[in-house]
Amino acid sequence: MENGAAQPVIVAIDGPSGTGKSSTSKAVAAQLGLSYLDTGAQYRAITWWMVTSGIDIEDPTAIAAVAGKPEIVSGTDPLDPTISVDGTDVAAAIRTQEVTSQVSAVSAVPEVRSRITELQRSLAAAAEQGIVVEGRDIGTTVLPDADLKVFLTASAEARAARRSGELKGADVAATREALIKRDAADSSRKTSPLAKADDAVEVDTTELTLAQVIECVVTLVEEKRAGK
Ligand SMILES: Nc1ncnc2c1ncn2[C@@H]1O[C@H](COP(=O)(O)OP(=O)(O)O)[C@@H](O)[C@H]1O
Ligand SMILES: Nc1ccn([C@@H]2O[C@H](COP(=O)(O)OP(=O)(O)O)[C@@H](O)[C@H]2O)c(=O)n1
Repeated sequence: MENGAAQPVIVAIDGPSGTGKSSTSKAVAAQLGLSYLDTGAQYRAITWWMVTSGIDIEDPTAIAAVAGKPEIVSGTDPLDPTISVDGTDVAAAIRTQEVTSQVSAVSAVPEVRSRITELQRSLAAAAEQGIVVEGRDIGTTVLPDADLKVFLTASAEARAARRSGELKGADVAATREALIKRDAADSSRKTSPLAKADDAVEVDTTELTLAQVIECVVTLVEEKRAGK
């Protein structure tokens, strides 16, 4: 680094649902003094707005026509990440089953993606120390020049067990089916699908503890910073 001053570091963490992106990214950002952005929360927020505004989720043209309307604001402190729509805190509202089941359809609409991608790039550019951005298309599309790209994976069984644990006793088989369906929709859409960037480091978290995954990513960031 020039004059020993740390340059902002941009870290992209992608992968399917339940692989540990949010927990890992938040902890890595907190440990390294970086900002943190949960891009899934932004897609959930715009989906929440579409649902509560009575927009027909089955109609991509209707979604595209209003994609620019809601004002979505993300707070990027890893110790207190926030998300609001038109000034309303939607942190809890975006986690409902209704939003989860509709988010893939809304996030497949190109006008929604270009709007949210623009927000993500401006938040990354504004992060003075750097940022950990997690999602599905960060390494491939949003921040293709990220300093480090990580692609997290885990077996469908492990991911379903983690998610149903979170949802307090939700049926593991049903959770697994819902996850697989959402992964398939996210991976097969035309505009910036869920995909591993060619230069991403893939980490299979199936047999790792969360602490081990965090340590692995922190080490990768430190190696990048040291120019290795
Ligand atoms: N390596 C791991 N081992 C066990 N549980 C994990 C691991 N990584 C994350 N979890 C747990 O799994 C759940 C989903 O993790 P999360 O970070 O929300 O995943 P994602 O953001 O990829 O959907 C959380 O309850 C989290 O604490
Ligand atoms: N960069 C991103 C992030 C999320 N998404 C969409 O948003 C949904 C919710 O993302 P999320 O990260 O909150 O999902 P979970 O991992 O919490 O299940 C995904 O299923 C995708 O449809 C996306 O299209 N692109």
